Amino acid sequence: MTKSPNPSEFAIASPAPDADTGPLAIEARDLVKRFDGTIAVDGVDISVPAGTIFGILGPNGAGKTTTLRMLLGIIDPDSGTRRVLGSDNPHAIAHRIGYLPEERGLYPAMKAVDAIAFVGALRGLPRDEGRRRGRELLEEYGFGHIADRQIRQMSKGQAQTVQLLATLVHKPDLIVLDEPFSGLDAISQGRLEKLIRGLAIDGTTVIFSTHVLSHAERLCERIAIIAGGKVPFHGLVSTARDRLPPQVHLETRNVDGPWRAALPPEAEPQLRSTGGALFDFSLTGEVEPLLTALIEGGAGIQALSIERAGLHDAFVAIAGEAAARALEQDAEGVAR
Ligand SMILES: Nc1ncnc2c1ncn2[C@@H]1O[C@H](COP(=O)(O)OP(=O)(O)OP(=O)(O)O)[C@@H](O)[C@H]1O
Repeated sequence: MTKSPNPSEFAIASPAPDADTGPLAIEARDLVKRFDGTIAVDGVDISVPAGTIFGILGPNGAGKTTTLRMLLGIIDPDSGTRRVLGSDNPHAIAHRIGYLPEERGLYPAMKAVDAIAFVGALRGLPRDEGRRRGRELLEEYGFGHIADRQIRQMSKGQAQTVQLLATLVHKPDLIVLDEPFSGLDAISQGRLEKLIRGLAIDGTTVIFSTHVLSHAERLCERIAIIAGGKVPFHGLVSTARDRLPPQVHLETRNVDGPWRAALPPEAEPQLRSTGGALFDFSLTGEVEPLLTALIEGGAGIQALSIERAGLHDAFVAIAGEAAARALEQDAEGVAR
C-alpha cells in the first residue's frame, strides 16, 4: 500500500533551512551531548523531509549513533531541540518508528517469524499479526525459505536481514537504520539499497548512518556530514557536490591555436604519441563559451567529458583530509 506523507501530521515548529522541502519528518536544532565531560555531539542540525532518504555520513566516533539515539529519545540531549513526526516527545510516536540499532542481535533460539513478531510487539503490533506480516515480508524479500529457521542456524547476513525486516513489520512512517550496510556482502547490500528505495517510494521516511559514501551517493537526496560531533554540511547531495568545480577531460587533434586562450593557464597539454593532446582541468566558468572557443578556434575535439565532483571529493573539501582518511580506514575495516 502506498503511503503519502500527510502534511497535517507534521506540524513544523520553525521554518526549515531550505524552504522547498515540504513537511519535515525530523527537525533537530543545535543538539549537544556530552559523556563524562567529553563532547560527543556539538551543535547538530538535521532536517529530513517526509518521504525521503537521508544519510548521516561520518567516520567512527563522529557522533552518528549518538545523534540517532537522541532523535529516538533513547538518550536526551544536554541542549537543543528535536521534533520527530511532528512530536517533541519521541516516546509518544515510538509506534510509528522502526529502528535498527548498531548492536545487532535477536534471540538465537527464536524462529525468523517469531523474532520479527517479537520486535513488532515491542512497537504495539499484535503477535499473530506480526507473524503473518513477518512471513509476508520474508517471502517478499526472497527469504521465505528461512521463515521457520532459528536465528542461530542462520548466516550473519540472513540474521541481519531478519532483524531489518523486523524494523518494518509494524509499517512505521519513519525508519532509523544505524550502519545498516555493515556486515553485509555486496549482494545483500544491493538488496538492502533496493529495499530502502522501495520504502521511500511508498512514502516512508528513511534515515541511516554510514561511513560508506557510495551508499549515500546512490540513495540519498539529502545528507548531513558529521565529523568530530559537528555538522559542517547539511543539505542536498547535489549542493555538496557543487562545492567543487566540474572536471573537464579534453582530447584534441591540434596542440595549439587561438582556442588555448579559453583554457585555464594550469591546463598543461599532455602530448599524445599519435598526435594531438590531452587536457585535464577544472571548469571554473560556463561550458558554452569554452565549447564555442574550441570549435571556432579549430581545436579538433576528439573527446570531451565534463564530470561533476563525486561525493567523496566533496566530503574531502567539506570535512577535511583527516576525516576522509578516517572514513576510508573504517570502510577498509568493514571490507576485511
Ligand atoms: N555511552 C557513552 N559513554 C561515553 N562516551 C560515549 C558514549 N556513547 C558514545 N560515546 C562517545 O561519543 C563519541 C561519538 O560516538 P558515536 O557512537 O555517536 O559515534 P559514531 O559516529 O556513531 O561512531 P561508530 O560508527 O563507531 O559508532 C565517541 O567519542 C564515543 O566514544
